[in-house]
Amino acid sequence: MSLLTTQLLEEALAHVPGWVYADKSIEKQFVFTDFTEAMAVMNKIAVIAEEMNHHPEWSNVYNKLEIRLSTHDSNGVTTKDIRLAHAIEIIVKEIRNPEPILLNNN
Ligand SMILES: C[C@H](O)[C@H](O)[C@H]1CNC2=NC(N)=NC(=O)C2=N1
Repeated sequence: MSLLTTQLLEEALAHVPGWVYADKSIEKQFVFTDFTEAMAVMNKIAVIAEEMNHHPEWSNVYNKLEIRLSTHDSNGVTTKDIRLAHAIEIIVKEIRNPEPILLNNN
């Protein structure tokens, strides 16, 4: 898998807010309301990462989660990392803003 050029990487990062390039990786820090919310996000990310066979390097302390993504074989950032970053954004939105439960009380 080929590395993204600087220009393509910048364009891709413009669509995943908060993700920055550092150390041949892309990274973002998340702050959740508490540990339970952080763990819920991590569990969902774990499932999608396993399906993609692309795994985050991450660190969690209480409600904080730092995530770093890179493609080891390519020694840098590829479209696989961008795709996982997008998936992570969707998961975080789902957990922070869950679908309302529709009550059948009419
Ligand atoms: C052997 C296995 O397929 C590789 O190690 C996979 C697993 N998960 C991975 N995860 C990430 N983030 N980058 C990789 O290059 C990678 N490679």
